[in-house]
Amino acid sequence: MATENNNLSIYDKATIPNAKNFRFGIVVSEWNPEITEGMFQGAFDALLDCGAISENIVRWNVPGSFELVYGSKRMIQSYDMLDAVIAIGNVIQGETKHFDYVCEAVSQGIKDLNVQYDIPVLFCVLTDNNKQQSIDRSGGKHGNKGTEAAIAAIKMAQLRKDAKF
Ligand SMILES: Nc1c(NC[C@H](O)[C@H](O)[C@H](O)CO)[nH]c(=O)[nH]c1=O
Ligand SMILES: CC(=O)[C@@H](O)COP(=O)(O)O
Repeated sequence: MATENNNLSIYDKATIPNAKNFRFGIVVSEWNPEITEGMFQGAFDALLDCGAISENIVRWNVPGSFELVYGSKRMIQSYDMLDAVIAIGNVIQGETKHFDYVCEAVSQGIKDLNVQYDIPVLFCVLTDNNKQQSIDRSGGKHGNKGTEAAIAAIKMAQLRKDAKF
C-alpha cells in the first residue's frame, strides 16, 4: 500500500504483542535532525504505548544514515540482550547520485545485519525526493515511519521469542 493518501501509522494495540519484557535499541542519524528526531519520538512513544519500559530502550546517535549499519552492528555486539534494533535515518535527494549510493548502502547493510545476527534490525530510513515528503512521513499527514518501525520491532521481537527452540 503506497503511503500517499494513507496514514500507515495507525495501529490497534489489541493486535500488538505487549512489549513490557522486550529491550530495544534505537540508532538515530544526525543528518536532517528535524526529521529523524520526529521519527525517533514516534518510535519511542509507540514502544511505550505498547508496554515497553523506557529503561529498556537504549539510543545511540550516528553522523549520517550510512553509519546506521556500523552503529547498529556495534549496538548488537555491545548489548547481548536486545530483542530488536530500530535504525532511523532520512536521506533526501540532492543534485548528484550520492543519494542513490547512500540509500543502497544503508538498505543492503541493514539487510545484511538481519542475516548476520539473530537480532531483527528494522529499516526506518526515509528515502525521499524532497523535504516535504520527509515532513509528511515523520509525524505529518502521512503518519510517522518511526511509529510503523516500532510496531514492526515489537512484532519481530515476539516472533524471535516464539521461534526460540
Ligand atoms: N546526504 C545525506 C547523508 N549523507 C551523509 C552520509 O550518510 C554519511 O554520513 C557520509 O557519506 C559519511 O560516511 N546522510 C543522511 O543521512 N541523509 C542525507 O540526506
Ligand atoms: C543524499 C545526499 O548525500 C545528498 O543530500 C547530498 O547532496 P548532493 O547530491 O547535492 O551533493
